[in-house]
Amino acid sequence: MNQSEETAKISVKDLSLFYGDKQALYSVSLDIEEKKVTALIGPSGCGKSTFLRTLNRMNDLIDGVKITGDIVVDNEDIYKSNDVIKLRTKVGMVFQKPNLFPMSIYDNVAYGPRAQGIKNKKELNKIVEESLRGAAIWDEVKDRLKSSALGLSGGQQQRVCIARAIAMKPDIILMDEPTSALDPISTLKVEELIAQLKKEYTIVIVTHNMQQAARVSDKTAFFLSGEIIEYDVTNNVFSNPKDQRTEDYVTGRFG
Ligand SMILES: Nc1ncnc2c1ncn2[C@@H]1O[C@H](COP(=O)(O)OP(=O)(O)OP(=O)(O)O)[C@@H](O)[C@H]1O
Repeated sequence: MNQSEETAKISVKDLSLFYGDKQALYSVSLDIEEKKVTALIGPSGCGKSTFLRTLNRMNDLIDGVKITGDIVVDNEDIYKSNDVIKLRTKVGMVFQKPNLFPMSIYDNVAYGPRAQGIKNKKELNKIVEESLRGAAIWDEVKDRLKSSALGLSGGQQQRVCIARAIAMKPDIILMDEPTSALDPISTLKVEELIAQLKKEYTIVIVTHNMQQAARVSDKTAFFLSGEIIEYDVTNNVFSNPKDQRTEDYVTGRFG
């Protein structure tokens, strides 16, 4: 057994996905390592988001989707188990645009734990504080927890979204272009946060920003037309790509 197999948190084998008749992923295989940041890059429409969504079965919500192949998370084939709620608790997700509910900051973060049946006020207070601290936003919001979350800046809202994901105590956090709607300073804050989060969580991030992939990720997968062209240590993908198509993309010659 080599090292990457030993530490694989998610193991994807021969995964294909069809939207009706249209194939979007072609026999994708890759191992995602635990407590590392894995970046998914590639031109628009190459299947990055589709792939990301297969990891917590979000594509199940779309009519006509057919998936073949295996995704094993912690030794369990997620498409053979029917416990999608448990899966989505374990594999949290942060979207491109902050999508907080129109309620207070506190209630947003407490929403998931409450839905899981946690009612005890002290326990909820603890989860909310720990999650907001974990998302590096506690100091900015601790005096206004009961104010509307929608009154925060976009960058603050995105960190509260991350806190909301953390509150569910996931192992894995999927991020779909989490900074594309943010200004440069908020982007930097979220990137710093990602560097902190990987001490505890396995992170998979879709990004269009090459510098961001190079800055935050340990490994990078380059997708093209629904296939993985290259998957390697990030530094190799950017400095010493093996495939000409990867080189063309990371040097900005196409896409
Ligand atoms: N719900 C859907 N129904 C049908 N086709 C879809 C659906 N979602 C995505 N697709 C198609 O699947 C392919 C992959 O799309 P996907 O959104 O995964 O790409 P992407 O690499 O994330 O693109 P972008 O960078 O623009 O977000 C595209 O051809 C897209 O049109």
